[in-house]
This record gives sequence, C-alpha cells and structure tokens, in this order.
Amino acid sequence: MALSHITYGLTSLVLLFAVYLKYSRRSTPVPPGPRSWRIGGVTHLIPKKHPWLSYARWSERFGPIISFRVYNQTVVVLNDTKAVHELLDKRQAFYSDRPRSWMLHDLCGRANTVFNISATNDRHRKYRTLLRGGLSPQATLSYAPLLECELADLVTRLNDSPALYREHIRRNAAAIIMRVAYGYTVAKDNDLFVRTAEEASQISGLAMAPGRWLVNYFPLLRFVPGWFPGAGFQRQAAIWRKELDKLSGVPHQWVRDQMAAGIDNDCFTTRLLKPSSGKVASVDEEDIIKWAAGGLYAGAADTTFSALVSFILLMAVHPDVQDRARAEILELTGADRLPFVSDIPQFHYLSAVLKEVLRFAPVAPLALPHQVTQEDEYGGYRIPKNATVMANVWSIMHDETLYPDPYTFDPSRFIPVKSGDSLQPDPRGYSFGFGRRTCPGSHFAETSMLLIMAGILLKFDISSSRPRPAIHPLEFTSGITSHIKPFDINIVSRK
Ligand code: HEM
Repeated sequence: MALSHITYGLTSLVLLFAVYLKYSRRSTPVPPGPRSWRIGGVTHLIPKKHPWLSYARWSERFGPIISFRVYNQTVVVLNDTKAVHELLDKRQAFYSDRPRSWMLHDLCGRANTVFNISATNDRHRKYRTLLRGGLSPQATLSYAPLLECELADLVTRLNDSPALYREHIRRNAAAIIMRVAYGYTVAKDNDLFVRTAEEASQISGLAMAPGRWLVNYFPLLRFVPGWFPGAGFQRQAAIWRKELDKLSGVPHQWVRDQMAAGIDNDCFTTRLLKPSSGKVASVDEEDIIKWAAGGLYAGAADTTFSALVSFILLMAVHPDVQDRARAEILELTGADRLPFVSDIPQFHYLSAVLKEVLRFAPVAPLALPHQVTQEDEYGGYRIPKNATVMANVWSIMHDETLYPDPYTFDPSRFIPVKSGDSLQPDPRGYSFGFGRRTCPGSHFAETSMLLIMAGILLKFDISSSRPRPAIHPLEFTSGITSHIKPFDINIVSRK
C-alpha cells in the first residue's frame, strides 16, 4: 500500500514536471517581427520583389532574428552570420529539412526531387552521396576537356555577336550541365532537353509561389476532389503532374537508349549506371540516379548564368579590376591560347574577383528555405517545430561589420597585403547554402566560372559609358536567383 502511494506520488511529480516544462517553453517568445493579420499573417507586407531587402529593414527594427506568420506557417529569417552558423550549420541535424509545398510535392508528385526531398528520407542521403562523388574536385577535373571545349564555343559566339552575351552565357551554362549530367550535346537553338528542363522549373516556380495556393497552408484541402466547386488547384495540379512526370523521364531514357545502342558518352549518369566495378544498378538504385541527375540542371543553369552576368556587368564599370585580372591571366597563358582548367589554381586575383562577385551580387539572396524538425531555442527565442527558416544571405553580404564599405565592389578585400593579414570572411561560406543542404555543386561551379571568366577577360575588353557606380547604383533582378539588371555595355574582341 505504502509503495503504491509512493509510486502514485512520483508519477504525479513527473507529470507535473513535464507539464511545467511544456508550458515554460511555450512562454518563451518566438523571435519578434511585424504584426500579423489574424488570418493571412503578414502576406500583405511581403513584397513580390526583393523580399530580402524588406527582411533586412525589419531586422534593423526587430533584431537579427525575426519571425512572422504567412497564414498558419511560421517563418524565421536569420539576418546575421552567428545565428546562421549556430542554427543551420551546427544544429544541421534538425535544421536541414525543406518546407513542404503540398501543391508541388504532393499534388504534382515532386517530393522526390533533390531540392524537395525531406532530409528525414533516406533518399536524401543517397542523393547527396551520388552528387558529392559526381561533382567532387576529382570528378570536376575529369570534365576539364568538356569545360575547355565549351569555353572555346562561347568565345566564338561572343566574337560573332557580342551584344547577345546573355543568350550565349545561358546557352553555355545549359550546354555544360547537359553534357555533365547526360553526355548530351545541346542543339543550336531551341533545344528539346533545355526546353524540357526550363518548363519543369517554370512549373515548379508557379506551384511553389508563396501565398498562391491555399492548400500549401491548409493541407486538408488536398482531399477536396477536383470536380468540387473552387477546387481549380486540383485540376491544375493534375495537368502539371502529368507534364512533370513526362519531362523528368525524357533525358534519362535518352541515355538508356544511347547505352543500348553502344553510343553513350561518359557522364554523371553513365558513370553510375555502369560503374567500373561492373555492378549493375538495381531498379531502385537507377531511380535514385535518375532523380540525382535531374537535380543538376536545376542547380547549375540559373545560378552560374546569374553569377556570370553580374561578373560581366561589374567588369564593364570596373576597368581597373578587369586590367589587373587580365594581367594575371596573360602572365600565365600568354595571348595565344585559351586558359586551361589546370591554370586555375594560379589565378589568385581572379579568384578574389569571383568571391567579390558572389558577395556584391548574391546569386541566391535568401539561399533556399530550410525547415526545422523539432522545437528549439536560440538567443532567448523559441523556434517552433516545422517553422520555415531562411538565411538572409543578402543581409550578411552587406553587413558593414563584416565587409566595410559593403556597396563598393573591391576584390582586394580577399587579397592579403602581407602575410598574417586578417581577411574579410569568405563569401563562399554563405553563397552556397548551409548544413546538410549545402550546394553539392560548389566546387564544380567555381571551376567552370573561373575558367569562363578567365577566357572572357583574355579575349575581350568590356566597357560601359556608365560611370563607376556610387552608393546603391545598380539594380538587381528578383527571384530565387538574382543578378545585376543589364545596362548598356560594349564587349570588343582583343586582337
Ligand atoms: C554560382 C553557382 C551556384 C550557387 C551560388 C549555388 C547555390 C546554392 C544554394 C544557395 C543552394 C541551397 C542550399 C541550402 O538549401 O542551404 C544550392 C543547392 C543545390 N545546388 Fe547549387 N549553387 C550553384 C551552382 C550549382 C551547380 C553548378 C550545381 C550542379 C552542378 C548545383 C547543384 C545544386 C543542388 C543539386 C542543390 C540541392 C541540394 C539539396 O537540396 O540537398 N549548384 N545551391
């Protein structure tokens, strides 16, 4: 009897303590932010363009970590490096999921893409292993002939029609990644595979557009049948799902057909489908390979295009930087040959130019959203389970405590004058994302961009009548990726 009283007492104590813990955590506030409307949250306050600038302004008022609600979804934006590293890097075990878009992931059947896959799904680990191996420094070196050949093609095109530089850069980015992923050579114009990949990314963008689909915020709506009045989203999703299913199989099937005919080219997909070990991929393994390769175009095309367009425009208004970088390249290669991938480790100044391009004009100003899978606390704030967590990369890159005079384009930030000089933080630690979602293509991206930058500077003079920019002079495009908005420039061949 006495024992049962003690057991009863202890159980009650444990229960009381659990309730205390639960409610004391609840009383910890979420990070501050703008006032929400009861139903829509702050949907009305988030501008369609350049949301990172609004978040930066809000953070001046509320502090480096802000939060707000979009319908029933809590969004936390981290505007400083400390919070970003503490949460997205150090606590990556539970900050590496993706927010679920019920419209795209479920109704359109895209939950398995490299970008969307949940970090708790074993496929995520498998994709990352394949991508890390397939884009490693060693693998990147094996693609050197391909990169050099595409550089020669780009130089020819720029010679023929320099005013079309953006079209040429876009084509070059697509051509490189299609060859790497599938061993496929892009046709001259209007290529089927490129059109296919662009269409898929367009549909994904529409299906994920913030605030557009109520089903993303009220997932029970996904059970409403398509014939029900007002269920237009179900009908739209059915159309997109069919389209996306068709699109994602096209290039993989092409590689399979090439292999069957014995005319396949060495690439990411064939290296995995017929590895040197001779082991044949199972049906499940082949499905993983197909989706991993499918992530390459989506990861590479827009990002490298954006960085290179910003680079060209910045060179046009910074002739001094252009001259110094060119002198470094010329010293190594001379004027008669194009640069090789093997030259890249010697391009110290050019490498600082690339870092400064990535800092000055962040390619992905908000990186990609993460989701936290358990409730957490940081800096006296509660981060609720399933909150969307974003890093404001733009804010970090323009933080004057890290980068003095942040609106000045100055690659020498990253060049030590004498040994032991402390340099400003390497922007690559932020531009390529965080934790278990860090960009697996960062090394490949850097190599291919440095080669193209060197080739362009060696063969062309870039100029503009626009004066060297003062504070806040350049405008940026808005989207998941961003680049400097084009202005009039001249690209002239160096004879
Ligand atoms: C300037 C060039 C590039 C930049 C700035 C960039 C940046 C990023 C960023 C910010 C992310 C999201 C990371 C996160 O969620 O924390 C990402 C993811 C990714 N990137 Fe890149 N990227 C670039 C080039 C490339 C290239 C060339 C490839 C492939 C060859 C690639 C493949 C990927 C893939 C597959 C992911 C998805 C990773 C995942 O969700 O697990 N990227 N990249």
